[in-house]
Amino acid sequence: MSALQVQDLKRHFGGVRALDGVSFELAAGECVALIGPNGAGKSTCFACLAGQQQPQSGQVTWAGHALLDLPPAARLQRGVARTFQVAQTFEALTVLQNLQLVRCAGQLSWWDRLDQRGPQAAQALLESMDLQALRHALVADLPYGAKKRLELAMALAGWPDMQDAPRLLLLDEPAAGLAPEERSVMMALVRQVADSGATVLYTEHNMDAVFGVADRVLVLMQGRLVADGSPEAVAQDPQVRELYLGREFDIQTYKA
Ligand SMILES: Nc1ncnc2c1ncn2[C@@H]1O[C@H](COP(=O)(O)OP(=O)(O)OP(=O)(O)O)[C@@H](O)[C@H]1O
Repeated sequence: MSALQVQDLKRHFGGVRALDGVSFELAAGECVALIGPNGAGKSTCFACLAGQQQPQSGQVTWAGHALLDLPPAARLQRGVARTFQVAQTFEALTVLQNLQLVRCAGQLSWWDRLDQRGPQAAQALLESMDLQALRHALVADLPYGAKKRLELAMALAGWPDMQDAPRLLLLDEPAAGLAPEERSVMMALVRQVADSGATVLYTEHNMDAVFGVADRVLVLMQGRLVADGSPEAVAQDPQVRELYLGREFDIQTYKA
């Protein structure tokens, strides 16, 4: 059975149909890219899955549980974590403090000292995201690539500790604003998260971050899913080539 089931999701803003009956499924451990032109509905879809927005209708089931009635924090407890198009971090805190804050969200009282909370778990994440050397740097001073890696680490830090808990990671343009070299570092980290057993859904406009990384590609246009298949099949899809990728698109350019 699929880990994530999205059925007939509809989200309208007045006359704008941001999501116009979107349905798809993800298997556990799959790494899937959701692509499409600006305004296609990708961010709206992520917001409906993670709980920042409520669709007008439809159903979302994750690991056997209906998600749509749960607030974002409860979805996170069920293993649904997300990042945003523009990295959402606490600029006035250090890298380590940002991670500690996520680790103990909802458990801090005013007399607690952040520096004494959850340093071991934060440490492991710092190492896996290559942020160890920057752990005491203020986030405001970080280069953007490090900030994006920190945001990814913060999403992972929010997952429940229970071993074998189902984990869904929603990444809204994880490589946006990064130079090609930083982009491939970031996408290798994303791939690593999926290879460790988490289910990953991400959106991207950089085609190297899509066709060289994803197991499967979903294409959204004007709020409707118009293609769902392997990167090779989607790259050959006449409608997707005509309306988004371009007739000259060659998947070989983007394969590692
Ligand atoms: N809060 C809002 N109020 C009104 N319209 C909105 C709102 N949020 C999104 N929209 C509209 O819904 C449609 C889908 O927007 P969305 O941001 O989901 O697209 P997207 O595929 O993520 O685009 P991009 O690739 O540019 O981030 C667009 O027409 C957008 O203008």
